[in-house]
Amino acid sequence: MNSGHPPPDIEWCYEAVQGVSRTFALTVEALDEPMASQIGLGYLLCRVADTIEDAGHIPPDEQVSLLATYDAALDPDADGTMLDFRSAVDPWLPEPERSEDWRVVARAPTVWATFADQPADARAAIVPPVREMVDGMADFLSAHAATGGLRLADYAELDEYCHYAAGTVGMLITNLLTRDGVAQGRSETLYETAGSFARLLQLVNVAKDVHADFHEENNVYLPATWLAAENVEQEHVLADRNRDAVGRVVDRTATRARTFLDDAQSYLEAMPLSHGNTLAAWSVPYLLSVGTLRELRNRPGDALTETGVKVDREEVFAVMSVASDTGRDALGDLRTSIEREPFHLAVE
Ligand SMILES: CC(C)=CCC/C(C)=C/CC/C(C)=C/COP(=O)(O)OP(=O)(O)O
Repeated sequence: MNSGHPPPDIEWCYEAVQGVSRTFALTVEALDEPMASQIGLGYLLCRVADTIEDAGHIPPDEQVSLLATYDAALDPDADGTMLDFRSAVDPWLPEPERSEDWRVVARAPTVWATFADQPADARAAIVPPVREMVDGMADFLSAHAATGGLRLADYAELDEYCHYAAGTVGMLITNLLTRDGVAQGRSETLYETAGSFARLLQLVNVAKDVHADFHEENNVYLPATWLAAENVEQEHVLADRNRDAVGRVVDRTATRARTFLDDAQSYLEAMPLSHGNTLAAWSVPYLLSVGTLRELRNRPGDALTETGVKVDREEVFAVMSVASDTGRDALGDLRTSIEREPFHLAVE
């Protein structure tokens, strides 16, 4: 009998990761099995929640209800299924042109069936952080329902947002890496620094994507208090007259992100290379964040334009290449070099 549950499809899931996240596309390519599949599937489960959270066309109370239905499908002790979620989200799937993100939402039952094929210890490492992300996003949406988009009040709220949006992903990765026991000291270092690694990446995204966040998702993550200190209201974050003032808030966000670099490096230095994990997979996003922070220092105002701030493709390739055959002891020197100038120019 056909229950309506689709079969697993790991090939499709791999392609889906390539389509939805530049960061995880590179990371999954740089990992070996089984970590590559497990990180890819864990990320897709997070991405479904993220897409619901960012959906400007769905009213906030409906977004919260969809996240609750999704959570019930993830919860091993609840009756909900991924097909229930698929039915609930069906009326909200953009037609006829679905973006990559919405294709993943539409095929959440395929992602879930593929995930169910993973060993129990991997599933147990992944599900709790994904559910924490889903619950946290629902709380944020409820708290901001009146404005229709996120308007973060102060740095404490931005920090909490970073925890739900990225810190949970850091926990997922750390749970996978430590699942069958690593020395206690090493495990402590990883759990103590994972949140900083996640904050580094998320704050760099907040600093560089102000334009896209506002235009595409109606979200302002730059804290209202930081903007108010520059006499800017969140609704006018992209007004031409505020360009220099908001540029200083972008700069302040980037400065805060830099405070997490040392911890992120400690994470990389302590990370076990078991289960198909590789140093390159995580040193690439780390080193690219250093490059993006350099660009933000040089031109913070560009974060407010459609172009945004990012490192050149040539630098991405140069960083990927060096990361693929570099040991942990070289990370500090690479960081110093990339802080100074684009890496492809340094190695020419
Ligand atoms: C311990 C450890 C390694 C912590 C880091 C956790 C981690 C990788 C969190 C994800 C953060 C993030 C901002 C991803 C990129 O955005 P995106 O996926 O939305 O897509 P983009 O790359 O296309 O912008």
